[in-house]
Amino acid sequence: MSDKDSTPWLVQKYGGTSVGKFAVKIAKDIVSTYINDHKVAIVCSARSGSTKSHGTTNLLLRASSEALTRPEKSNGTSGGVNLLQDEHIFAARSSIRDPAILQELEDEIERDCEWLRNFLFAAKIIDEISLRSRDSIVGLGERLACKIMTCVLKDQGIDAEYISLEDIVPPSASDDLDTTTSTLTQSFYNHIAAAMGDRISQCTARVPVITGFFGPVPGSLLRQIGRGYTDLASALLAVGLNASELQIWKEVDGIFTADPRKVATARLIPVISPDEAAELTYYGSEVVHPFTMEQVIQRKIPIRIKNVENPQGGGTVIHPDPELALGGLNGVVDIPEEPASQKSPHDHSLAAADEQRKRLPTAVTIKEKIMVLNVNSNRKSVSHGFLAGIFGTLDRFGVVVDLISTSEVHVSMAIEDGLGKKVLDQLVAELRKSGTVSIHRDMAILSLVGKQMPNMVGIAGRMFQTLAQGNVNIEMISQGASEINISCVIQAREAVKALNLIHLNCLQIKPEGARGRGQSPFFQAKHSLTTVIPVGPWLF
Ligand SMILES: Nc1ncnc2c1ncn2[C@@H]1O[C@H](COP(=O)(O)OP(=O)(O)O)[C@@H](O)[C@H]1O
Ligand SMILES: N[C@@H](CC(=O)OP(=O)(O)O)C(=O)O
Repeated sequence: MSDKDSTPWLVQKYGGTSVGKFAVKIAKDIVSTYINDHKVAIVCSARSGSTKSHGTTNLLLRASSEALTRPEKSNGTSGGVNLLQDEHIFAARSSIRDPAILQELEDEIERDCEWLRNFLFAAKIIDEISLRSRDSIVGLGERLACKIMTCVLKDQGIDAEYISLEDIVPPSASDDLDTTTSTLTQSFYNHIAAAMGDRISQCTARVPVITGFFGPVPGSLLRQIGRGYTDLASALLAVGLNASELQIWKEVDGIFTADPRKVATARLIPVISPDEAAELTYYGSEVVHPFTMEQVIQRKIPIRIKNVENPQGGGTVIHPDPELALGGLNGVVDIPEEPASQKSPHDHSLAAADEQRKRLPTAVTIKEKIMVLNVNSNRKSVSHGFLAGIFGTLDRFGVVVDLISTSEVHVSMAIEDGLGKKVLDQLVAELRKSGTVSIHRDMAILSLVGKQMPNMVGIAGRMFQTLAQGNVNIEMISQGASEINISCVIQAREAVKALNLIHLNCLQIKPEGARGRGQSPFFQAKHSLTTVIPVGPWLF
């Protein structure tokens, strides 16, 4: 690049499994290509092995809780830290060739792990780990991952600089917690984005490798943002640098019409609106952290989800204006449109499929580990305080309601089934003050999402008819005011079957010849529904 200063920034975020498995590939095949035409800033998560549940962040969280629960003489805590140290040293040795770079990195890893041992030892002595301390412990995962990634880049001949964001939040930021909602204010996010932008824009020659951990934030990073906070860090950085694009690199090609690991015929969605992507992430397709979209999209910066194992793929673009994105505007990788005269019959059938796609919902998703709480008012007359009492209780227990369905005297709520037994018992005891309470566990939320759905007459009927014919029992139904999402709660054991049935009947593009003349795909599907659904037994 001749004039690097005027080149816009490109922010790339790499998830835990990507840095864990493909650090060398990221440096060699991805970063080395993009730096030719862009100023690249890299944000990394803590390393994971095959899955996030076996990753560094989980190991750190376990070590922090074991520091308090393990008996005095047990070496349980240091056992966890030793494992962490061994894994990172092994990762360093298997990806770095230069002995000098490797030695320096190994020393760093040992120093960081010693810091953790001392921290946990101190916590054991005072018998307390505050939320702030837990945040700091978790932040070590990103520090280690970024140190390894920086050395891998240097080892591949790319000049890189490690940057920690753990002190980016000023102490005065405690005022940035909205006292009525206990959530972080937009002015907090604006402030952090600007501070990140200032710090990173100084590294024009080197590739900055930035920790996705940016705590401790007021009220705790883990509590305010939750797991997956590195997506938000990359979004704030993209805003602060006014980046041309935020790329989130994962192990899937992008956002699909359903989880590709559960539905074999799921299709990649080339462009999706932020609202749809947000609904999908809230309801189980956790491809991007929900807070990410809001920050980036309000600045009109597109987000592209890409696959580390398939860097040539176009991925999925989350774009404030999906039609513009299809024309290739604003994005880093254009999606070119061919002139009509050069199109083959095959292209025409592709165009027909594209037309059909526009008249279908966008995707179906499933959120597992759900329980349903039913509360039946015990008052004989209507009580205006009934709902207020229930929501007040949920708020005190910090319980987030995923779906709700109400009548004047009855409330059904789907919540995440993650509360400990003691807390759940206390919650139920409190709710009993409002009425009789019943709990249904092992449930899942099934959501059909699409921005076109408000104009689709009959889509809800089709969804529920499909489930009925597949013998899937529905526990509760909910459709949000935006109408871009129709959700229901079903038994968890039916989730994959239901996902496949809905995908087959509400999202599958039928071959051109399979549709009758002058009839909409809905008319066709309505009349073919009984034949489309095969009869069990189900093999899902
Ligand atoms: N609609 C969807 N489209 C793409 N992936 C989905 C969808 N729903 C669920 N998923 C799952 O989300 C996961 C995201 O990718 P992964 O690379 O594993 O995440 P991370 O980078 O956070 O470790 C995949 O395991 C995929 O199966
Ligand atoms: N390491 C953190 C933060 C994160 O963002 O992870 P990932 O990018 O792998 O979802 C976690 O496990 O939650």
